[in-house]
Amino acid sequence: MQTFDFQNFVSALDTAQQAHFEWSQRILRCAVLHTRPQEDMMRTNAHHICLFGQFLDQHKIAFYTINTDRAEQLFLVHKQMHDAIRSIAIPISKGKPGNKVDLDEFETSQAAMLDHLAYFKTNAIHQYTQIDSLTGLPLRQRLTQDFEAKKNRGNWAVGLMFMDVDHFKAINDLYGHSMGDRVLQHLVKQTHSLLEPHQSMYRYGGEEFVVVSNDLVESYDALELAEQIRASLFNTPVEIENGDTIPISVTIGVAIASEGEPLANLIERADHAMYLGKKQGRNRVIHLENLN
Ligand SMILES: Nc1nc2c(ncn2[C@@H]2O[C@H](COP(=O)(O)OP(=O)(O)OP(=O)(O)O)[C@@H](O)[C@H]2O)c(=O)[nH]1
Repeated sequence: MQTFDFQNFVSALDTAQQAHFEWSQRILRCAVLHTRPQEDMMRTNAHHICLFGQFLDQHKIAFYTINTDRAEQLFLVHKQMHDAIRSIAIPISKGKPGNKVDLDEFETSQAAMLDHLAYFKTNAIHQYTQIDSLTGLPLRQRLTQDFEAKKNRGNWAVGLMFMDVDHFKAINDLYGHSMGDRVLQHLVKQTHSLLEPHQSMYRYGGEEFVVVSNDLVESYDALELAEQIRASLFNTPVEIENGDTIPISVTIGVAIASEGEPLANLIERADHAMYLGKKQGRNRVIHLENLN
């Protein structure tokens, strides 16, 4: 499950970027007013002690997760920018003009840094708009992207489970919407605990979820997993404050992709199987090919 908080990352990035501009303004003031740069600007580790550098250090993993090459370049150009500031500051501190090479270096590294930051920000925004804030699950668009990326790999056997909570409206009506939310969070946590790395879960719509099992050895494996999910949810009702429990049941339709089958078609088949499961009484797993 995606747990990294990209939304927080973007807001921290904005604050850090502002701090970076303030640092640049300090050197500009020194140059214009012929004042001595402060001690911190002259330190060789200025790129670690400035607020922006601290932000980079604290969010190293996030930067590397998004793009390793770009992360390395960002860290490098940030250091180069501070080195250039120091070189500019040395003659200024002696009452002499700075030199053009250092100024060019400062401008080039700053422009590269802003370019990298724009990339990271766009990417992080893109990530969090594809994540469901209630459950932390990727949303439907991500399912499409992941499916397309894997489809082109060839030799890919995939099973898709379309899961819908039974009588969820009644849970909301009986216990309130926020308890309904808790039920969904519980369902996701419980289901997720059963998944292996080659299996992913998505929030498809309100109380509809999709589980994709990649690299199936046999189609039976997808059915078995769906049955495990159903049983596990049925056996772990949500506990509420007064000691009562809210029972959860789900109906799951399973479809195994045929070679080159478009995602929309696969979903339609799994959804149809789920719909038949609802008609047959809910709390069950249906695989279309088993019906005839
Ligand atoms: N609490 C909560 N409710 C939601 C959320 N998303 C959708 N719902 C509710 O889920 C309910 C789905 O109801 P229905 O589509 O009628 O289905 P159902 O009651 O589960 O009945 P069956 O699917 O036929 O078993 C609606 O009342 C929605 O308001 C959510 O994020 N949180």
